[in-house]
Amino acid sequence: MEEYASAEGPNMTSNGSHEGGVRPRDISDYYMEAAGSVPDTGNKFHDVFQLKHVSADHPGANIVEMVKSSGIDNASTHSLFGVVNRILDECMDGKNGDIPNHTAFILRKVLQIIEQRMSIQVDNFRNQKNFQRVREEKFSSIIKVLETLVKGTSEENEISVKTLGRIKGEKTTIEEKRKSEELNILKTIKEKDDAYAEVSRHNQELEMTKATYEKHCMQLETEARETKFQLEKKLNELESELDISQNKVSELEKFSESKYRRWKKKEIKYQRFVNIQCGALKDLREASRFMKNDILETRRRHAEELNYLGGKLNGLVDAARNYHAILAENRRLYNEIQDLKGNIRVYCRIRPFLPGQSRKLTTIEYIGENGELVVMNPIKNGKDNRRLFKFNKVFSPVATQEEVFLDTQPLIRSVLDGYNVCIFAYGQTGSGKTYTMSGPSVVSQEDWGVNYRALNDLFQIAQSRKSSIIYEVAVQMVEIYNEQLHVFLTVYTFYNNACVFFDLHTLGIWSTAQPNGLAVPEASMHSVNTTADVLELMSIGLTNRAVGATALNERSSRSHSILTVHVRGTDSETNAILRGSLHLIDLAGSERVDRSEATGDRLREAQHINKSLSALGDVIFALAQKNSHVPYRNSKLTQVLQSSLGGQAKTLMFVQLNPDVDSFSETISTLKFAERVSGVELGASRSNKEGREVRELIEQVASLKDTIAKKDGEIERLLSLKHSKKGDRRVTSSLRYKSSSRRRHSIRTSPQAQRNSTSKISAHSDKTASDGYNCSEYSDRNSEAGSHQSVNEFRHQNDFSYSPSKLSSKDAGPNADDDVELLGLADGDSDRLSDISDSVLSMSTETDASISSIVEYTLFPETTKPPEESENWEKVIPPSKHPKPPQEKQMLQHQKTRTFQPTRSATRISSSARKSVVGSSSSTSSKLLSKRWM
Ligand SMILES: Nc1ncnc2c1ncn2[C@@H]1O[C@H](COP(=O)(O)OP(=O)(O)OP(=O)(O)O)[C@@H](O)[C@H]1O
Repeated sequence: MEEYASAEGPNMTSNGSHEGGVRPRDISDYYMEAAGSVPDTGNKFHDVFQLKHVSADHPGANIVEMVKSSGIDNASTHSLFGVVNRILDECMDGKNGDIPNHTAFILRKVLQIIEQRMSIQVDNFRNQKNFQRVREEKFSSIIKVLETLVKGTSEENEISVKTLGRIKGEKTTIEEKRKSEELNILKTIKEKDDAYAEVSRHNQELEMTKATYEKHCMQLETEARETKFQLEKKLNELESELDISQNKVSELEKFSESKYRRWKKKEIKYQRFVNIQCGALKDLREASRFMKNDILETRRRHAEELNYLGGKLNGLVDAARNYHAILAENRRLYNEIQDLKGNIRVYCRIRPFLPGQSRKLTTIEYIGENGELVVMNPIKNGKDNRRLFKFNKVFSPVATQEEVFLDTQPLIRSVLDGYNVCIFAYGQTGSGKTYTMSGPSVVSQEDWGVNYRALNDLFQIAQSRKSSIIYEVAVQMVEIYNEQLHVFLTVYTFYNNACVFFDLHTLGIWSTAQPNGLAVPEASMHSVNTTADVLELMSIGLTNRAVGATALNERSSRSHSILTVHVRGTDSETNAILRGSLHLIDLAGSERVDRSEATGDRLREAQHINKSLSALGDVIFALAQKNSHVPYRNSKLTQVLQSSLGGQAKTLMFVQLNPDVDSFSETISTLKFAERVSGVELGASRSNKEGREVRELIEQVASLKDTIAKKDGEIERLLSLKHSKKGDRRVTSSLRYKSSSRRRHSIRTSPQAQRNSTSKISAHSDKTASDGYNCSEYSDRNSEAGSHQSVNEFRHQNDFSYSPSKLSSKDAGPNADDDVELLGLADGDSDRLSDISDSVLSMSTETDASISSIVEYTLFPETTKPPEESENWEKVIPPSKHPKPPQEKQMLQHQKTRTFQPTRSATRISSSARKSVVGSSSSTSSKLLSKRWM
């Protein structure tokens, strides 16, 4: 408290009262009293700042007054700091942070006062220090006196010592005090320095704030000036706009006034007009009533007329409907006529250019909707440059597999109706034959060619008809490679997948005039029930097909592939049998060897291919010319196709064209060939339908065959027994000779026999006879004779060994006489048999069980009871040919021969013939199947 008082200045006493009396109480004193605290010197500077909230209530006006009245000089340091704080707070709270001039003045004043007081305080401290030093000196002199006194008396000494001790204690206390005062002084000095630093910082801030404030003031003044200027300008503008608007308002008022007047006039005018219109409307209403009546009258008349016309139109519609029916009937009749006429259908398909082909100059100029096709050579000029052809249908390069098949589909239906159908693809190499027949791949159904689609369709139709007809389907696949017939498949491939075995032995062609189109009975037959079965079989077959790369086609087919589908349907109501067959033939392509650059094997293949195709051309030419001789025998291909080209089949040929200009000459010759084919007339197609009676007859014949076979076996056994007993070498060797001779003829004709046959058959027999089989020889002879259809059918239904064609001395092959002799029949018997067979087949509807007995009696009159004479007897055997009672001699001869030779020979013939029919390497099931289909 003492120090605080001293810090207040020289005029302040130690208890805080003023030196000259009572210190006038300033406003800060009142605040301090209100706060109930007396500032301590130890933390006075800090506390001053703590008290700012007290000073904050000090009104600013009082401070100014205080400064003006020099009351500030008398204010305490504490309150001065409060003033400074408040001013600074105000400055900080101020919106722009500026310090007004008068505030700065006050601050400076306050700071000056604080500075003065600080210096006074420092002086005070110095004085106090001096005073302390004087005191110390005074005490030390006293101590000296006291020491002297101590030396005088001991009592006094004691007292003096005590006094001295006390004085020493006081001295120590005083020194300590002094030290603490010194420390305080140092502290105060430091605080003073801090205060100075604070003051100078405040001064700097003050200066900066002042400068900012002045700058801001100037800026504000400038802005105010500008704003004032703009406001004045705006005011002027608004005033001028106001003038203009007032003018406009007056103008508008004038205008609306005039308009109002005009509208008034118009209203009067319209009123007059409306009155006139109302009058006119009345007139119109009157007129419309009259017109309405007129219209109603007209409408009534129109309705009457319409009724009348409707009646007429109905008549016309009926007529049109009839017309369509007639048209459909016409179409049907046309087809029937076509069928009857037997023309081969020819569809032409043009292959698109292949992706890798660089030059795309086409020879196809025009494709008509009705089968017209114009081809031309774009790089040649001349009158032969352009040619028109007409076929049943022409498919453009963009035609899909499905579109192509759609036009083929009706033929597939015919197969199930019991017709024989043949579809084959012809064209130069690489023109798309395999693409059309098989398709590029079997994976996608879209790519399927005619083969797969046909079989698929076949199964679907068969399925849809299963309630009335039960169908069985079987397939054969063969190829003609280098003029040799190979089988693609054996039963092993189909029934036992693990044992894949391709029977590629060469085959013989049987009669080409079989009712079921069975041209190659040796080829194994495979029963199929679903399209999947067919796909499996055909993929095996196709992998085995001879294919090679040529300059014209990377995968050129080097063989003619023949897929035959046999269909056998049994009518569940009548038990009638339908037999249809479908030949699907992908011919090898004709090629100019100079273009295909074929050498070695390829060249040989090409030569064979071209030769067989030219043989096909010859056959077509002969058929087109209606020649009596048709050279079917010139190639295996024509032999196989014989029943399709010259028989009663429905035939469709796909002519494949390569549009490339380089193939122009091949295209023209292909088209010429196709044109000739389309002109060929086949015999009327005929359904292979067997009535119940015919089938019964066949069954009886079959049972007869079995009986004969049994007898053969028995005779064979007896003969061997006899030979072993008698050792008759002569008879045996003779028999052996006959047997081997027969075998040679039935299996493979010896060159000598061929020569014989050639000379015997006819002058027009083929010079290029192949390695021929007896059976094909016979078939050719039959076909060329052109009149032995029924005989062949009989032979087909009977055992091969008893074929009447062989027994006929006139038409039989080179060993027919042998056969007759071996059978032990008289010359006349063979004629009779031939006649019987003709008659039997000519009365298919009227035959009955007696036919078999007639046949049996004719063959074995001694062992068989003569048939009862009946109506059928007359039908079967014309009166002129009734079996005459055998003469005694003849009878004896018959008996003799029948006992030994005929049966022996029959055995030989039968076994050899059977060998030629079934083939040695075919499996038993395939044999049975083939028999069933025959
Ligand atoms: N209509 C078509 N659309 C697309 N490509 C086709 C068409 N016809 C044929 N091709 C393609 O042309 C090429 C030859 O076709 P393909 O092998 O069927 O001819 P080819 O007449 O059978 O020949 P070759 O007689 O030499 O066997 C094949 O690559 C085939 O994919």
